[in-house]
Amino acid sequence: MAASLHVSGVKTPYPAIAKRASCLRPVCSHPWLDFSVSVAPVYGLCTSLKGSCRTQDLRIRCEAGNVDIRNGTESQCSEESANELTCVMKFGGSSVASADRMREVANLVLRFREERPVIVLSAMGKTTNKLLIAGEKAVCCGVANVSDLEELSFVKDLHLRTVDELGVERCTISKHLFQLEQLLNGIAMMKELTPRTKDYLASFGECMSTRIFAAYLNKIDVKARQYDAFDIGFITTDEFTNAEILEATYPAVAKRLHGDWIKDPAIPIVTGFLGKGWRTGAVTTLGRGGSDLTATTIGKALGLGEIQVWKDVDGVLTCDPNIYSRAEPVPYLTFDEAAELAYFGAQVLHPQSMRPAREGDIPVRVKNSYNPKAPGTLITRARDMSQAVLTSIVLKQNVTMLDIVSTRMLGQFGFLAKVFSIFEELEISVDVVATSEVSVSLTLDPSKLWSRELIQQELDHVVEELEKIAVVKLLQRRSIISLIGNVQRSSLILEKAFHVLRTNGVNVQMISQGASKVNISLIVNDSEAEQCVRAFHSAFFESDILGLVSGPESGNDSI
Ligand SMILES: Nc1ncnc2c1ncn2[C@@H]1O[C@H](COP(=O)(O)OP(=O)(O)O)[C@@H](O)[C@H]1O
Ligand SMILES: N[C@@H](CC(=O)OP(=O)(O)O)C(=O)O
Repeated sequence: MAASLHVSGVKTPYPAIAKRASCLRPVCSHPWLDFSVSVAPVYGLCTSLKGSCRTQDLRIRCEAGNVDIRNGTESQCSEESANELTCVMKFGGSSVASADRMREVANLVLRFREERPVIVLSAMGKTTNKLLIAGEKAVCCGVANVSDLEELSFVKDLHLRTVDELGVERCTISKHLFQLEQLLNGIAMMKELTPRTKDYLASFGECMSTRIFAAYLNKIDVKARQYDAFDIGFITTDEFTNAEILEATYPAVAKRLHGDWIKDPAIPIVTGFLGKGWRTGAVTTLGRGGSDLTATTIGKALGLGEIQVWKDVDGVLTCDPNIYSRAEPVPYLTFDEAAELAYFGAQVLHPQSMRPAREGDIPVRVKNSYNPKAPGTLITRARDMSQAVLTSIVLKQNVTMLDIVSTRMLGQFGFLAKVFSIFEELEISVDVVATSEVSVSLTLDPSKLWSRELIQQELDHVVEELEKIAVVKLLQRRSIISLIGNVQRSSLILEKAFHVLRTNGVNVQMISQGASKVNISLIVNDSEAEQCVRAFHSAFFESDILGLVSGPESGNDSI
């Protein structure tokens, strides 16, 4: 569609793209643009281009290349930059759960074709869960029964049905299906499923979804190239099931993807979630939900303009919609808020995924592949906090808490040092901490404990060690409710929160406001936690909280 376009100054903060634009040649310093362009509406928005378009959602093209309108400046891409990969689009399991969904995702990718995206895919639907359950069952079902495992049949049927419905060759995945069954036979024979084998087993999900998707794009004449992350430089620690990405990954991945693109452009389709252990050379996984981290790592490695994370919800929501159905999308978040939210248990983002985006200063957009028109959530370094009170409520359940009171065998300084050195020696992560001179209460990171066996023995061992210097109370089945928001308004948040807790008859067992300044954590009993989240949501998001306040609370009330 050719159109004449008038755009005034852009309000949305878009630092990474602005940075990128600054290396391009400005064509005009005037804050108004007035020329004839070919317009590609993104997400189905802005087909009418006059006046108040959401300019952050617009890409405007003219024949000479891309014209970017960012932070009120305009610039024209050089020939060279017009040829680069510019964004990453990650689609989670829910987005690619069937042949129909893969077609939908292909349409979305085509809408962004001019952006030259890198695509990251998770395994189809619940494939990862099914593979891991099949592995557990294979340990004790006997080799003769492996081929009858319900989960293996499910995975085979799903993938074969998908290739058939998409009209791609079965040979795209037949080798993987064969190897998968061989692996399960091996597990049955050994009667053992090690973390290393678990990762290799889980990798079949992403290896197959990406092969199917790339084959489908090629079938519809969109040139695509499949990549296994462990073959293109995703180097990790050898901490199977929860590996960390090492620095060497960034240059290696950039070199491979960029090099291939320059030689022979084809949309890269990369497996999410997977890496290669630097010592063992074996396949590793980045922890459940790890494809988000794959996407942000690629974004940083290639210095891309935007990282899109496509889910089955309208962005990051004010709380888990499974706990409270009236949760609403949060339009803007900072990296710090998103990181805190993810770390404290919001399933929507992988806990480590914000780190590369923050380091590369690359905006992350969380979108709904089932509802692409919804604006989603934009995550950037900074945002306007003047009206912000609470952003989101996050619940982490089944947490273990320890109350540790000094027996005064050690001095005040020695006490805390000794407590934390015990956790260091036992390699157990601590989540929330509150201290006084002679006591400390803390929660243990359940994901770190769950990833191991012998949980109870480990806990007993911690308690035994701590009891050498303190009186210890182990409290299980606790929940952490994290209030993520503008801690500049902490008094207002706490006043409101405690009012809600009192009216619901809930006693808080520990409270912590960390140095991050975006999070207040409250520890309550598991049995009371969901009810609290719903009550907090009503109080903070379904009433005019700023309107209720007068005086200093209505502004930024930092002391
Ligand atoms: N605060 C939240 N905002 C959005 N979704 C949330 C939140 N907390 C939990 N969720 C859950 O996270 C799911 C999306 O994450 P995930 O399943 O990892 O997506 P995908 O597999 O598409 O990457 C949603 O369907 C929702 O049920
Ligand atoms: N397939 C992996 C990795 C992942 O990121 O999945 P998803 O994007 O569907 O959460 C998992 O289930 O953990």
